[in-house]
Amino acid sequence: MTAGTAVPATDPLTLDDVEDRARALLAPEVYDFVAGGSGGEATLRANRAAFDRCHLVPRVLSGVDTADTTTTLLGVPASMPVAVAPMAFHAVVHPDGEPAVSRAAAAAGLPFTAATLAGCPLDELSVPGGALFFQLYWLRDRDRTAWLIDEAERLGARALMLTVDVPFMGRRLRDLRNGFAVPAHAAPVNLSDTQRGGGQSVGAHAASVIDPTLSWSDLEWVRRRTRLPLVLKGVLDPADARRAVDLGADGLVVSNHGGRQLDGAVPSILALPAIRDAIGDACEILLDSGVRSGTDVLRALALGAHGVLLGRPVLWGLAVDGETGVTAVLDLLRAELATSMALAGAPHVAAARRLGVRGASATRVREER
Ligand SMILES: Cc1cc2nc3c(=O)[nH]c(=O)nc-3n(C[C@H](O)[C@H](O)[C@H](O)COP(=O)(O)O)c2cc1C
Ligand SMILES: CC(C)CC(=O)C(=O)O
Repeated sequence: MTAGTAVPATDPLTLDDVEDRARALLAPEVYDFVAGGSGGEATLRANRAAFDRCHLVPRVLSGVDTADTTTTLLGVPASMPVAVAPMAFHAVVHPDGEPAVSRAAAAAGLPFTAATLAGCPLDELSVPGGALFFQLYWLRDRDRTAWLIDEAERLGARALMLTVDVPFMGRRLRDLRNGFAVPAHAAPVNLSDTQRGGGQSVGAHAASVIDPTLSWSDLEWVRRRTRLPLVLKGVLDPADARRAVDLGADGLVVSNHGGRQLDGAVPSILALPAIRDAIGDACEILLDSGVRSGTDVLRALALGAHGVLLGRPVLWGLAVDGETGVTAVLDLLRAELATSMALAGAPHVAAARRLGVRGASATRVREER
């Protein structure tokens, strides 16, 4: 569907249906900012194609009528192995912004990851009964970086997720062509007053606030600075994964940032098996970039992930109907996952993580139950 076409009359049956609805509602440059990738968008497309090349091998006669999707993520109980990915500037798609998403996630029993570049104060995102993860960008303003870590701890965040794949922003051609700038109502209010970037392009703003020199020694500093579980987001190489574990990381997000950073980067789902082989169960492995169905979640589990982060579909739900729209997306994904698990003969998440997968480049031989 292209911008401006009619909204379909039936309830959305897939997360892609929700995207179609959002596209019909949003200004084209806002849709492009969220949907787009970097460069020629090869990685953006490859993320989706790679999931479709991972073929699950179902078990039969396992007597499963309903599957139990519950699990824990970084020690936090979750109604399914999914957390909301950190995303900057929610209010570009809907005025209710991050608070609506954090409420929907809490009601769905899922962790919400607040972004450094969130458009509302962090304390509005700590919802009773909800679990908050906090995503950290390594800022040029080191005092602000330290303040953000302290603030996350004060608010009871359950994990600190340091993004390591954005020394600066990938070249997003759609944004450049559209002249996209973050509107004032979505500005990143948790940065210091002078850093909020009114009227700048997103790339120029990111370059002015994010410190591109982030290195392993800084990771040691972060590790010493906080007792929160520390998660590195944006790891694709097994050697980096091992080094992160050696430096005390509690979790990794295997991610190419939804195809928004290095165009040509390997699809996360294809990078996952080697990382799993390299670190085993030494720390928790999450995955994002292109998860669009319960079957995709199951593929990630079967290839060794403990769970996934869900990115754009959450913003499509928010765009369509605020908090209710996000709830609909999360409920749909959970129902799809339960169906896929039951059809695969996996009664629970541990069994799902032992399923076999066959595919062009992502092969994991099924282990015995
Ligand atoms: C609009 C938008 C903003 C994002 N902002 C951030 C951010 O501030 N920090 C971050 O670590 N990742 C950010 N991401 C990347 C997501 O956390 C996640 O890695 C990616 O969206 C996953 O891919 P998916 O959208 O295909 O599910 C952003 C993604 C989008 C679409
Ligand atoms: C300012 C950007 C770097 C935020 C982001 O991570 C994204 O848009 O993918």
